[in-house]
Amino acid sequence: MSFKAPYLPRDDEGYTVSFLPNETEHIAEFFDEYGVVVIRDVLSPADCEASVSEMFEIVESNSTFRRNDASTWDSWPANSIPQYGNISRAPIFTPQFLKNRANPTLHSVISTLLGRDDLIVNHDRAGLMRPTTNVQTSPTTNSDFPRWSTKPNLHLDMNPWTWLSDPAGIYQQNVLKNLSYERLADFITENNQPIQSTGTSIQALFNLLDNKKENGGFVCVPGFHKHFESHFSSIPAPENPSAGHNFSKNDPIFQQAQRVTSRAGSLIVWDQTLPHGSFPNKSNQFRAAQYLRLFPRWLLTRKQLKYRLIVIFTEAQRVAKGQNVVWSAEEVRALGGVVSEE
Ligand SMILES: O=C(O)CCC(=O)C(=O)O
Repeated sequence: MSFKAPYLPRDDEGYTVSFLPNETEHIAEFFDEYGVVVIRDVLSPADCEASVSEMFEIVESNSTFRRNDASTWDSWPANSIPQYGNISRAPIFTPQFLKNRANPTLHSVISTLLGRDDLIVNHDRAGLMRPTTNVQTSPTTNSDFPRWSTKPNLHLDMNPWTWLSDPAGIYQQNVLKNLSYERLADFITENNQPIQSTGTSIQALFNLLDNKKENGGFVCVPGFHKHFESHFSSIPAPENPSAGHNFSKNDPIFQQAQRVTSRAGSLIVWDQTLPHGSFPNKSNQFRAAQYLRLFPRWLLTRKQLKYRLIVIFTEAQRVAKGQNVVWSAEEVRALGGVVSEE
């Protein structure tokens, strides 16, 4: 294998090098070289605090876990994906999570990076990794909890052979056409259908707590977006196509995964052709992240967008339990609202 991932540079505090939202040229250059870039100060400290609190509320209302009592942290929601730290299988529609998805800086950074303003945001899950070492479970006891550790993983949220063999995305468009949004799982299916001819497809996450290497979290193989085609065109496609691709731990590509570390409030953006995933938490701090993707709104029909938006606001109303959340026209548009010219 000829590919050697470039090493992601770090700043003085040991975080992956990052940029402010208005450093658009640096963001574009870094993203082009590495296929991943960190933009700091996108969410405010108050946004991060409210987001993490909403995540704890989800865990607490679906288990006997209590955020301030580590002796309860064995308990975890049944309908979740604990091996990857996901707190639910369904997408999350809490008020702050929706506000984050409509964040104007998120939309302007991605629109500038991709050179287009026809993007809407997805509605996805979140990851909360429990501390695993030196956890204080009583005033006199500190213990390690390797059983709370998540599984190291590296994957693609797409079928790489479908991407290569069908640039026009006939297969993916058929999948997208069938999304009725009557099932919340349709919001998850939506994520794995990037289409090559629409240009670079991006995924992203909001990092909600300061995240150093030992805290676990996002990893990727920098630079692989330039190697994707030669790699997958030399491997025969499996007989049964699936909407994702997992790299095994023994795969030399897996060995090249690097942690991307960042401060709370940072946005990590990556090219969807970049193998990515997460490494486990080896510290006594939590790791918290909200997953995102932005994609061209016209990949969905006007009818789909209308129904999708009804589902988003119905879920938001149900989750907010009567709390009145007011949305500006721009926020509604960012979340996937139908706009008058369509
Ligand atoms: O940072 C993480 O937890 C992994 C994110 C991920 O794999 C994804 O969003 O597809």
